[in-house]
Amino acid sequence: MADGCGCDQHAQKYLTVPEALARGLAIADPVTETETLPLIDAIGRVLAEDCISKVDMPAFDNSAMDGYAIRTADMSDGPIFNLPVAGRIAAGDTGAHSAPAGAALRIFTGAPVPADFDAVLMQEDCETTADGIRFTRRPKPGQHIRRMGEDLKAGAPILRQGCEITAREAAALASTGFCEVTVFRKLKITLFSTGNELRQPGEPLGPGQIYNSNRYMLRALLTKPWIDLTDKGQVEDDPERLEKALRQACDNADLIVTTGGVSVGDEDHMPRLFAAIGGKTDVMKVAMKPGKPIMFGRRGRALYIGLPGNPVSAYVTWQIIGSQMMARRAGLRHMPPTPEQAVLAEPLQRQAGRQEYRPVTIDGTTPDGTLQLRLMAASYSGRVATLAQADGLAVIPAETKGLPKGYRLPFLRF
Ligand SMILES: Nc1nc2c(c(=O)[nH]1)N[C@H]1C(S)=C(S)[C@@H](COP(=O)(O)OP(=O)(O)OC[C@H]3O[C@@H](n4cnc5c(N)ncnc54)[C@H](O)[C@@H]3O)O[C@H]1N2
Ligand code: MOO
Repeated sequence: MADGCGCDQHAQKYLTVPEALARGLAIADPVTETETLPLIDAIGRVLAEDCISKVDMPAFDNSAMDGYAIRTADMSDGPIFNLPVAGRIAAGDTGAHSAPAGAALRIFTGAPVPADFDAVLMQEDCETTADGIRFTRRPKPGQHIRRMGEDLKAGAPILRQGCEITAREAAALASTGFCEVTVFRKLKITLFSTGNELRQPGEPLGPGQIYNSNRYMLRALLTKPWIDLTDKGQVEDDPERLEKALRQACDNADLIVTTGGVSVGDEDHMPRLFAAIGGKTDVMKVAMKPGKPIMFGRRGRALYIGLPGNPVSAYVTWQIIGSQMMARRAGLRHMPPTPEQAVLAEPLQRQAGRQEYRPVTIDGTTPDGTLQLRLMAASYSGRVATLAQADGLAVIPAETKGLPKGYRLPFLRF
């Protein structure tokens, strides 16, 4: 949409982005059904319970270094210490080792420190002798010993319901001995694109035809371990076929995502068809650019999000609104994207009215270390290739018109 084209003159009638998002989140109630899975199969899923540690971490006193375990009380006054080495403990040993008074034990990282030993000496800090070790610095009691329970006590919370079990969470659960966890069931999502002009990559393009990029973009965005995706490809702009596809999707899925056909043209059927099958539309237009004609609503248990057809608009509306609704529906805790602060590397002319998410590239930093942003083309809602070249989206407040070089803005990095 070119700047100053007049297409923003109705913006005051639309919901603001925060208003639309609040409405979207309000109708995206989380699925309630859960399943209990072995931890290995729960990786990537959404945790449906608070997890409390069943064990102390570490579970026993152990060495933080490769070296020698000693009893500081046994040591002479120095300045040179000579200790015989009376045994060897490796990780996995029981730690039920003893040694005569004044003797050290060879020990390795992670090995249990016997109860009467109170310090570990790094091997770099001593030299080996014919029957033991020699060193000059008196070790402090407790040195290089990781004490039982110092990281986490049994009964302490580890993870809260609503987190995604990614690498860090999986490691925390495994380290505290969780062999199975309860997760929300997978979110059933049906995806389809609308538009007679669409062809798949690999098919020949006839006059007036374009490749369907939204399908591939959304496939990438919706490929997650906690999603059970049904991709219906594309459906022709034929009201009967579209109605059937939408009804079937609403009967079977928790969330239906479509692209195209949500604006006001004769071939834009989705708002009317959603109402015809008993859907209740909550939001029809949002004062955002790109993405003014995003719609969403509910039909029974099904949540419907109709994204605009223009590919950049579809991407931005998904990132700013749709993805947050989906996350809430899947049981994830709400975590809005946190923008960085950046400044414009050049002035910007625009029409006030809609909050704009402008694709930008990072153009170095200012002398004080703030990111500088260079704007991509002003008319971009159909130019999906620019999105792949952009570093993120600059968030331009709705009420602003011209902005000078150096203006400070929130920046959402990709
Ligand atoms: N009179 C008005 N016309 C338009 C308005 C308006 O307010 N009044 N809004 C404009 C804006 S803003 C947008 S955004 C688009 C949204 O339109 P639709 O959601 O109805 O989408 P379509 O018309 O079906 O398609 C728009 C555009 O995107 C291309 N497209 C569609 N699907 C795909 C796909 N899967 N992959 C790639 N490209 C796709 C399609 O060919 C069109 O060029 O409406 C404006 N019009
Ligand atoms: O401005 Mo539309 O909203 O092209 O996405």
